[in-house]
Amino acid sequence: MVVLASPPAADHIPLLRSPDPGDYFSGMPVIDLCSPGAPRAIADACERFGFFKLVNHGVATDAMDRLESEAVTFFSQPQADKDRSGPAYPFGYGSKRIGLNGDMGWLEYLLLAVDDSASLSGAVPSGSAFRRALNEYIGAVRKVAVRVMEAMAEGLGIAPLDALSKMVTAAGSDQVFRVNHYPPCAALQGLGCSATGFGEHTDPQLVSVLRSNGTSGLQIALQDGGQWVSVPSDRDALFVNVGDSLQVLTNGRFKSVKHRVVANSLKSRVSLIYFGGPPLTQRIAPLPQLLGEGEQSLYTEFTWSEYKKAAYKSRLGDNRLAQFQK
Ligand SMILES: C=C1C[C@]23C[C@@]1(O)CC[C@H]2[C@@]12CC[C@H](O)[C@@](C)(C(=O)O1)[C@H]2[C@@H]3C(=O)O
Ligand SMILES: O=C(O)CCC(=O)C(=O)O
Ligand SMILES: [Fe+2]
Repeated sequence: MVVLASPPAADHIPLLRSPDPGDYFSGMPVIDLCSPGAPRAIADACERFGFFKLVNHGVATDAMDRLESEAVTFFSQPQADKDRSGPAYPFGYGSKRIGLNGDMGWLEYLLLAVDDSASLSGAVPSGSAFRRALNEYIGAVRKVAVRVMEAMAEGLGIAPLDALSKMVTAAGSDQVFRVNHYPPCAALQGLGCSATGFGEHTDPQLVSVLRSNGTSGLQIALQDGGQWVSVPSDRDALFVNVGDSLQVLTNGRFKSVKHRVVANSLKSRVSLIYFGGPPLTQRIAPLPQLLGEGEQSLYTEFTWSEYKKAAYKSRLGDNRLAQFQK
């Protein structure tokens, strides 16, 4: 990462080299969720990259567009009105500060809790068009997450089919939804550097399912060598990434992918992300069906509650799994 002297508009926000066209990820797995080969292709992508693009996913374009448009309306309000939906922790509106330990990014966001029936609590008024759009989209994207996790189990050759997905459908599962808005960072235009939108990190949960408005900025680190590549944006597709807990459940077979967002100098980016986490009491350890003869767990055992607590004490870029590695 290049950290340069910050211009006034991006005070305290680390700068990154601006992506160039050669950074585009040419090997991106694109998976049709309805194709017969999807389970194997999904498992393969999770083993190689911890990341893939999902098409033919079944979430209605209307539902995605409605939520995007409501989010844009929300973020267009005067700052004082948005602040009334804050603070971000535990849930609500936040700006620039990410987490509680000093991380900063060129973004504003809503962090929301999803309940068992895929509807929201807090921050966005119930009965509002925004809340309706959120509930509709979250209901649909959660179903996609469940189908993807069933396909993962099938692709890994393990039974039952819901061995993974039941952790996000169980009563008390810890699901989070996030709406991120990265305004254009015009002050940096032409300087060859960009503001960090969302600094490099892995997601602590099992899976994350992301949809963006078609503005680029998301980058992933390739597993071999850690080179950063830009994910070509596609507003009709969903992007799925493996989180730390799924890496542990598969004893390292699936890779929790490091990713980040580079703010665009010209266009704003809006992203909608569903994070599928298990109930707080869920034990996170390799599934016995996946351990070969004599194969030991690579990790000391923990519960999701323990992992989450440790994660929220860490900085964004920390390797959170390191303390649980044997
Ligand atoms: C710096 C932090 C922000 C984060 C909590 C943490 O302490 C470390 C993990 C971060 C992350 C990344 C994925 C999701 O965006 C998120 C909501 C999560 O569950 O873990 C964020 C946390 C956050 O923004 O509060
Ligand atoms: O906003 C994005 O595109 C990705 C953000 C992200 O990785 C996160 O919120 O965990
Ligand atoms: Fe993330």
